Amino acid sequence: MPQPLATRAPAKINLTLHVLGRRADGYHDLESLVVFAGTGDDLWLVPGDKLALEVTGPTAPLAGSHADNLVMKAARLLAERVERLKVGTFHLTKRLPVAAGIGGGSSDAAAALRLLARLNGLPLSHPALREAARLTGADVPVCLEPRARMMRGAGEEVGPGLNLPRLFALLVNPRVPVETPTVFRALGLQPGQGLTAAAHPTPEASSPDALLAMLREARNDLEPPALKIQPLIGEALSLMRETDSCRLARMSGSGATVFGLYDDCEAAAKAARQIRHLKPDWWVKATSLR
Ligand SMILES: C[C@](O)(CO)[C@H](O)COP(=O)(O)OP(=O)(O)OC[C@H]1O[C@@H](n2ccc(N)nc2=O)[C@H](O)[C@@H]1O
Ligand SMILES: Nc1ncnc2c1ncn2[C@@H]1O[C@H](COP(=O)(O)OP(=O)(O)OP(=O)(O)O)[C@@H](O)[C@H]1O
Repeated sequence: MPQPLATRAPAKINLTLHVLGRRADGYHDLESLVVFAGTGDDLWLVPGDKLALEVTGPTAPLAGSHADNLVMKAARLLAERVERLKVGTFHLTKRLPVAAGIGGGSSDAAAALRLLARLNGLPLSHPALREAARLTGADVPVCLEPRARMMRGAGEEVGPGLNLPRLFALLVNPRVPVETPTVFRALGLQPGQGLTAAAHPTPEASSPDALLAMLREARNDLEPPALKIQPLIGEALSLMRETDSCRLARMSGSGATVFGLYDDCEAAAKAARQIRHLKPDWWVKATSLR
């Protein structure tokens, strides 16, 4: 039996997300500070002759059919670009909420590409890998090497890794799916229409307080349209802002997951208890971000 290869697919959090306009191809130009959580899905690859996928875990039933799974899409796109690519059976343990603004499917797809790169001795900078990532979805390139970075364009421009201070966070999802295209559409921009918004502040790495001050100058432009589509996001934000010593609460990506930032892991864990008590059915996770 060949040795399985394993990797974590961490949740992606957009600490900021500025929409600069809508391109002629319909996609939106973004500027986003992206970080990754200590929580996520797990992916294994057992080398074998055929490409296959098994999905287990608490949110597996919500992740759609195997044929449409982004793990398979990414693997197929890579196999089309690399001759005699060694493949196998992926085993995905799905824990993250689905259609939640934390890039679950994108991070799984990027994890699949990392495992295939390892199995085939390909560097992560290999053009076929980069292209497979980009064609799988807008969030996949930034998830390929999961660490804090600025993401630009429609997601295809990924900046250098940033050494940000570790943040202590609470992630809350009211367990309602929110579809990304619906939220972008609700911005109401026409193809080719630009926005004249304030420039994105430069990510600040000198201390947690400096980073928080920078984050407060920025925003998530998808939050207002998402709140109209799914009012539970507003309720999640309000509950989070009422938890003891919450420093900042904001939505990630296109929602519905919201994150709160705290001074230490005890404060984040206490806030998790407060929200779980009020909303026992919601997904509530204290974690760190970097
Ligand atoms: C909102 C974010 O999660 C922020 O990181 C991403 O921009 C979305 O990334 P994603 O879910 O991987 O997006 P995709 O699956 O590639 O695209 C889904 C749909 O979202 C819209 N979309 C996505 C990315 C982007 N920059 N502009 C868009 O308008 C398009 O309608 C697209 O058809
Ligand atoms: N491995 C996967 N995990 C979750 N969803 C998947 C996966 N593969 C395909 N999907 C499909 O992708 C859609 C988006 O799910 P996902 O959890 O990636 O959204 P998201 O968290 O909003 O992502 P993003 O933040 O990148 O917009 C779902 O409708 C789901 O059926």
